[in-house]
This record gives sequence, C-alpha cells and structure tokens, in this order.
Amino acid sequence: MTRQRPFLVETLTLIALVLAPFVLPHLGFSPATINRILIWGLVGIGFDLLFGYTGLLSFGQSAFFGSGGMFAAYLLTQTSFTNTIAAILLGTVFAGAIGYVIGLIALRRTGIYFAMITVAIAEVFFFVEFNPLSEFTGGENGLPGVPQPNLDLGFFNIEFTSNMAMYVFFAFWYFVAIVIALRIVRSPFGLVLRAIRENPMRAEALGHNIHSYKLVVFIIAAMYAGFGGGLLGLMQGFMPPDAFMFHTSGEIVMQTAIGGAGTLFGPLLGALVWLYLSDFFQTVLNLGASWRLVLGIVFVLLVVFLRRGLAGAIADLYHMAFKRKSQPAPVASAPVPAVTARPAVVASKATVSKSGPILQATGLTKRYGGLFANSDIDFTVNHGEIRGIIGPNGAGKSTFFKMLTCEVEPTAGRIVFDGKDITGMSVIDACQMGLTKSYQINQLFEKLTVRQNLMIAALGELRGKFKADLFRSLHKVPKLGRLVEQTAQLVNLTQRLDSPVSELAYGEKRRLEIGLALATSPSLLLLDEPLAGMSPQERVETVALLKSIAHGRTLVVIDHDMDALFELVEKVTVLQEGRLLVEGTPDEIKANPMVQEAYLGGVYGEEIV
Ligand SMILES: Nc1ncnc2c1ncn2[C@@H]1O[C@H](COP(=O)(O)OP(=O)(O)OP(=O)(O)O)[C@@H](O)[C@H]1O
Repeated sequence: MTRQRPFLVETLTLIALVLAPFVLPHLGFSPATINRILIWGLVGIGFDLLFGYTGLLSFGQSAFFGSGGMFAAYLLTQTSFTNTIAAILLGTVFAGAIGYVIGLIALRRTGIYFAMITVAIAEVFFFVEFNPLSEFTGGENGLPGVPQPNLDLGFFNIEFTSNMAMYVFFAFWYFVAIVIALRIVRSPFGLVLRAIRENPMRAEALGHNIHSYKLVVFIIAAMYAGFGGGLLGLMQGFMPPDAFMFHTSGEIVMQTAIGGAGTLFGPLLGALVWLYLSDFFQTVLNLGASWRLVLGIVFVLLVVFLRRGLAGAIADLYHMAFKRKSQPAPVASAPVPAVTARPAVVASKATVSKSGPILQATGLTKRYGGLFANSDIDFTVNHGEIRGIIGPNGAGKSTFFKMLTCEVEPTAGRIVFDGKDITGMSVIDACQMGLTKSYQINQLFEKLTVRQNLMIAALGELRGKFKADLFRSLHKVPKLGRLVEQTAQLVNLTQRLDSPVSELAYGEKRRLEIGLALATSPSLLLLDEPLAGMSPQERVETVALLKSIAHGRTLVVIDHDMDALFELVEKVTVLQEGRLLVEGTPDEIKANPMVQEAYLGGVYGEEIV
C-alpha cells in the first residue's frame, strides 16, 4: 500500500503559517486581511469536507457561521463569561447542534433540492436573527464589545492584543483545524465520503449507510463554520449581523471554487486571492462601486481556466516537476490466468445453514404503472449452486435482481435469504447480510484508484454500515489491506491497484465491477451480465475468473452469452415477459422446445444446440 511521507503536509502548512506574516505584508496584505484569510480558510475547510469531498453543495453555511459567532459573542458580552476560547468552543457546539437538526431536514433530499433547502434555511436564520431574536443578537447593530482573544488557564492569562499575537492565535486554530481535517480525509470515514461524492447509489449497495455519513459531515461543516464565526467576533471586537447574510455563504462557495474543491487548502488560497483583490480594487485602484464587477470577471476567468482551482493547479505543477520521472511505465492490461492457477481466496460471510436453500423468492411481482416487469416468480437457489438466468431483452432479469438485492421493493411477493425474510429491507442491510450484485452497467468510483474502490467495498464488510472513525488511519483497519489485495489478485488487477479507474481498459473495469461485489465477502453473489461488451478472448478469461470466484460461494449469473453461461452454471432459469418460463440443466434448456420457440428462436436455437 503506498504511504505518503508522514506529516509532510502538516509540516509544510506549519512552515507556510510561520512565514506568512513576514512575507504577505510585502505583497500588500494588511494584518487584518491576513487574519481574515485564516478565518475564511478555516470555515472553508468544513465546507470543503461537505462539498469537495462528499459532493453536497450547501449555501447554508452563513446560518452556522452566524449562530456560532453570535452564541460566543453573547456569552462574552451579555454574561459574566470571560474565557474567550471556551466561549467559541461552546459556540461551535451550538452550531453543531443546529447543524444536526438542519441536516436531518435538508439531507432528506439530494442535488439541487438539497442546495435549495440550504438557501432557504440561510434566509430563515437571517430573518430570525434580525427579528424575533434581535434582543439576543443586537438585531441590525450586532453585538459590540467582544473582548480580544485570551488564553485563560486560571493561574495564567495570555492576551492576544498586538497584530502579531492575534495572527499567532488565528494561525494556531487554522493549523488545528487543518490537522483534524487531514485526519478525517485519510480515515475510512473520509474514504466513504469520497465514495458518496462519486457514486452514492453504489456506496449504498456496498453496505454503507450514506445518510449517516452525510449527516455527520454536515455537522462537522457546521462546527467549522460556527468556530470561524466565533473567531470573527474576537478579531473585530464586534459580532456583525451580516455574518448571517446569504452573501457570507456565497463567498465561501466562491472562494472554494477559486482555490480548488476537494483539497482542504483550496478555501484558504481562494480567500487569499478573493480578499486581496477586493482590497486591491477598492483601495489601490479606487474602482468605486465597480470593484465587484471586476472581481466577478476575475472569478469567472479563474474558474474557467483553472478547473481544479489554484490548489489543483499547484498540485499538477508539483506532479509534473517531481513525480513524472519516478512514475512506473504504464502497465498493460494483463489477461486473466487459467482458473487452476489461482485459488479462490476471498472468504464469504458465514451463513446460518450450510445446505438447502440460501434464497427463496415466492410470488415476486414488480409493476411499473400498467407494466409488469416481473410477475409471480417463484425462485429457489441452494447453497453452493451456480445458477444462470437467461431471457430475451426486456424479460425482467435486471428487475428481478434489483428486487432480490432489495434495491427495488417488490409490488408483491416475499424474499427469504439465509432463513430471514428480507422483503422491504434496505439494499444496505441486504449487503451487510451477504447478498450483493455486480451491475450490468459499471458502477465504479471513477475518480478514485482501483485500491480505493476495493477499499470502499471492503470497508462495508469490515466496519459495518456506519462508523464515525474520523481519526483512525486507513492503514490501521484490521484485515483491510489483505482483503483488498486478495480481491485484486482474484480479479487480476494487482498491477493496477494504484491506477485511477478512469485509466483502466473496459475489460479491467468489468473485472473491477465484479471485484467490488466480491470485496464485500458475499455469501450469495448476483452477477448481472458480467460478460457484456467483452471481446471473445476477454469472455473466455472472465468465465475462468467466475469459476474461480464460485469456490465456496453461491452465484446467480445473468448473461446473454449462452455458450459461456451454459459452460459455467449447473442449472438455468428462463424468464420471458416477466414470468418464469422454465428451469433445468443447460442440456435440458438447450433441448426445450418452449425455450427455443419463445426465447431463442430458430437462428439462436441452432447456435446453442
Ligand atoms: N424503473 C423502471 N420504470 C419503468 N419501467 C421499467 C423500469 N425498469 C425496468 N422497466 C421495464 O421493465 C421491463 C423489464 O426490464 P429489465 O431491465 O428488468 O429487463 P432485462 O431482462 O434485464 O432486459 P435486458 O436484457 O435488456 O437488460 C422492461 O420493459 C423495462 O422497460
């Protein structure tokens, strides 16, 4: 497993933070602007975890920024509370609690609807702060008189009053915030966040409860924003009401877009450019009211030409300069060795019984409006069996698989898996029980590497459907490395482990698709057209691969390639127009006149007999 040099990023960040107050003033940054950059950069770290890593675009960060800041400012100005650090930490907890409640509501929807809910929530908070709660928040006057930061240890009190002392205070908290975020993104939790960003449907199908992951990261982002709001009050000596304005959320989004989403440092770089240019246009160029127009044009140019933002551009330059020479030559797509060359090493989940039916479906029906995709199907698979399913296009094979894996709820009927009625269960729980499938159309995490893809699948098996192991290193998850390497070996992708999925050949992607399902250690694996789109040579190789997978496992395979399927399976189920037509051994199916008539037709019939 490739490991980064430990603490390299943290060390570089520390060096940059030490140098910044000596370098930036020579470039025209005022001390107040430098501190403000740190605050925006810190708030942006939380936003980047939410947007850049998880793919959730929120316009509601102003609600948490304002709430955390107001809570801390209220404690420090309206009560006898004097400990500034404790006040902002309490403000952070308050923002997190609000984040929990709002997350429960907003995360019920996805995409544009989620984003729109967060816009509405930001507006509600702005209204509430100005009207019903103005007694506590000072309404349009805000809360003046917030003390400067101090470190009160009871017996010892340090006050951060000079520009440099203030900088040290903010830089310290920025460093703490980035170290925490780096731990999160390097943890199993952080990898699942990226899986959600890339392909939430597959992340669920691999057994991850993505709603819980999204809720936790939403709360974390709210806490980062609340903490930043507290710092703003301390920096200005005043908690401004405009912290709640939609404009605040907009700036966080724009700064992250300029700096580069999914980098953690992007928001800081974005804030640096954004705040520098707004100062420069207003005070040096004296552009008057048109400074916003010019800044808008600069924003568009940066976002259009630097697609991965400033942080992405810097990372690309670094890779070009230092990494290219040391990169190994591209690995050619290797054929799958003969089945006897490799034993089946990925264990399957233990089942309650070891013989008899592992899966029984009775009267399974799925109706879409007036169309019966599946109608009254009775189907049983025994432990250790390899079953094939065939049927013409539109016969209802994929819908049948979707119902079996609980991706789609049946209109009628019952499914019993490993002795338990799983009808109506979630796809997450079905996968956790050991029932999963590979997809007809690849459902991979395209921007991640093969290793990360397999890790995501294996983590569902090793950690269960949800675990908030935010600070655990991926390298420390027991059995993870071994399970990933065994699966990669089984699907012959060992040499491609560190390649991004987008660079794989089609046949390799198909094998990874099977590998993802395998890494969940299923006791019953459903394969939906595993040979689709493959060349004749790849088909032969993949059939060998499927034979090796089948050891100690129950398989159900849909495919249109009769020759390959009949060579692989012991029994075949034929579907036609959503109904079960007939079942039998491959020879019985080949000879069955009903199958020839109804499914194969004269031409295909001759091919397979
Ligand atoms: N979500 C849906 N909404 C409406 N109709 C659907 C939906 N999914 C499937 N169908 C319909 O159900 C029928 C069965 O589709 P299904 O994809 O299960 O067939 P299939 O046997 O897997 O086909 P193929 O071999 O082409 O993949 C088709 O008529 C299809 O149009």
